Amino acid sequence: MAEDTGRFITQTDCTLEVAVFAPLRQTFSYRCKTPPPPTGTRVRVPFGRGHRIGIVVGYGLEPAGTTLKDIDAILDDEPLLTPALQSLLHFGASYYQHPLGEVWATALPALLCRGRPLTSGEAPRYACNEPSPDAATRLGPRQTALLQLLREAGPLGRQELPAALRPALPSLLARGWLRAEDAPAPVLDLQSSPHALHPEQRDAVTALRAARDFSVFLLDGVTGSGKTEVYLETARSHLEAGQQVLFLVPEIGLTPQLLERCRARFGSAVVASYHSGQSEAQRLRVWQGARSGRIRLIVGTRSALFLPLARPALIVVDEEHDPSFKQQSGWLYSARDLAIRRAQLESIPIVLGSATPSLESLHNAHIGKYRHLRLRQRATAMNLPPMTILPMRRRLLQAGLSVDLLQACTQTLEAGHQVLLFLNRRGYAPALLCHDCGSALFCPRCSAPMTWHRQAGRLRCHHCGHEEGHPRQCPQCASVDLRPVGAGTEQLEDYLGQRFPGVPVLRIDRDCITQTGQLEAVLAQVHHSGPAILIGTQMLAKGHHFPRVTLVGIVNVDQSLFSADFRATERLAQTVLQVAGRAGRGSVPGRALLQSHVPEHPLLALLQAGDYTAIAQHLLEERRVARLPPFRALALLRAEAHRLDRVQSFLAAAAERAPSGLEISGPFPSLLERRAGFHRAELWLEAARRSELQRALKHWLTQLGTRPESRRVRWVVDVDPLNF
Ligand SMILES: Nc1ncnc2c1ncn2[C@@H]1O[C@H](COP(=O)(O)OP(=O)(O)OP(=O)(O)O)[C@@H](O)[C@H]1O
Ligand SMILES: [Zn+2]
Repeated sequence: MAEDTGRFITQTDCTLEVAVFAPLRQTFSYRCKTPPPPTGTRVRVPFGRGHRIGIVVGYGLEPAGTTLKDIDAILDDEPLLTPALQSLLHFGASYYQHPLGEVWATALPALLCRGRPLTSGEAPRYACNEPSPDAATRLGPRQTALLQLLREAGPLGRQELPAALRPALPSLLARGWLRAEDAPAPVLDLQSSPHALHPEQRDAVTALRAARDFSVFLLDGVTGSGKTEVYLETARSHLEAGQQVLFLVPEIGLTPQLLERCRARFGSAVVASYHSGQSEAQRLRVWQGARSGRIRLIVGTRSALFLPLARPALIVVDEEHDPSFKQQSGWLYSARDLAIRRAQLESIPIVLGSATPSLESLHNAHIGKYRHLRLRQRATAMNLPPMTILPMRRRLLQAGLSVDLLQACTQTLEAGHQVLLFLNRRGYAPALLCHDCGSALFCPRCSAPMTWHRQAGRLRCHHCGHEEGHPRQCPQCASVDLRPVGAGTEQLEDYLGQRFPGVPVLRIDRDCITQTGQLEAVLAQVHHSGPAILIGTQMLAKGHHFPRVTLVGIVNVDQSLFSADFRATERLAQTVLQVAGRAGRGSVPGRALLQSHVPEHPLLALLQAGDYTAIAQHLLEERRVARLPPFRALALLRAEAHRLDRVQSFLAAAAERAPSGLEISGPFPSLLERRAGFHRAELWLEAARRSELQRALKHWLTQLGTRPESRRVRWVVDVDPLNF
């Protein structure tokens, strides 16, 4: 008899419900002749003409009149995940309307999905057995040497043995001369904070340490206010008590400094990172270490949320406002939101931290769902940098930079400091325009112009990856006068290199940082450099500490002010304040300059005051009036196909059959109407509450999937969408 996560299974109801690792909406039933394995166990099952691996997710009775196939094999002696984590995956599949098998496959290391046996993942150490089994046996020279080494040195792991002696291990183990034993648990090396915490930091740590059960904290602290210090001090007390801490960050490549800080504070043997840049074997090792409890603190990206933890005590979500926490393909989950659910299922506290919290989280703090902890001042003596708007209308611009901004650069460099220029546009120019007929060169597969990359000599589409060489002439009028319009980071780099000869100009964007380690190298160069100019996209804005940067220039904000995406202004405010927060973090005060063609825009006045709380209040009020999230629950039904009429008829049919309780609008063309040859459109589905949205979506989608229109389009539901 086996035990389910919640109930006992009897011998008579031994039909297994299996979610196979495939994008299929339903689960499959199999017969199991042996006592049924618990849920969360892997099984191999016959599937189509072959076999698949899947997870036991439930039990049922064998339906009358049908014969089910038998499972091939049970792959595990125990469930891979605890009941709490299993529940999290079931919740995540149903909340985001995604197939359960694929949810499991996203959550597990790839090697486990392919059937790699579950082990503790720890390399054993070898020790001599005393007394030796058969002293009369004659041993070879290698065996004798190995025994002698282990007698003298004590137990050693395979890696610690000289390579020449390793082949002697199997025979000595088989004959009882040696035994394998578990390696001792790695030791914590706890250091307390090098700083005396400020009163607000201390209060936050006290509140966080006191929390034992589920509760959500919003740590809302200005840039450089010492939030990380608060996380680390809270984590320390949990680690001391023998427990584990999960630390989620938006992008691991951008936080080597954080990992370093954790290792220095808690001991490198107990701290690990987990992210998609690691090899499959590395990921499996961390997964096993977290599950066994040997690894005590994990710094990881989205997928780290699903790491099994033997003794979880705290989850930290740093930069909680960052949209990277939402997965953009496959299972469209939000790691931040599921982290909250996980904390609830594990009955532990969770802290969401940011200098610019998302409107959702602020709203939850306002209505008392989250506890609001605030750090209002920078931890160092430096104030937040003042922000000034530079008008661009009728000004002479060079590579998109006004005379005022260039003058400020000169002053900063002459004073021996560094400048950071933020421009969220890769490439040389965002479009090539025909000077005779005015038409832009569009991607043949998307409804967007291609970006000119001058260094590579290529026109590239940033939406679908299509690229081509520089055309000889305008495809519309055959003119040869094609000119780049607008400025990207490449153009800034070119221009500033000429304008400030002898000053290092360092560009940081996805075109020049392509490998892990490259970013660290450039950042190290920044730290050791004298006067320098840094140019960067979003990549540069996140969490970095540049003590010598005293001037931040934000080259252009106007695009976001007039975007059709209702989150654009929230993102703009977050980005501007985060980027500005890179200035003046050392011993010299900093300032931030913001270029705009519409300096009178009300949002810019608020930004200039630098008060995120006021901005958020203003934006929340706008959302409330417009009945948008977080005041309403929203999901999108997106569809795409090569033929626009198919997209339209699918969405129209869907809208017609929509269940009551949902407010439906559309179909609307997507912001990018055509991508990679597909026409795209969407329905907006709204309800007063998320739970209502859930209930309505479930039945409707099952029905939709069976309609003939649904087979002619690619469609997906995006619950709590972040990108449009
Ligand atoms: N109590 C303190 N006294 C002095 N210095 C401190 C204190 N707390 C933190 N610091 C220092 O202030 C700097 C910023 O701290 P930290 O990185 O923790 O801030 P943060 O709020 O996480 O920053 P950001 O949001 O900009 O990433 C660090 O160099 C840190 O060592
Ligand atoms: Zn394209």
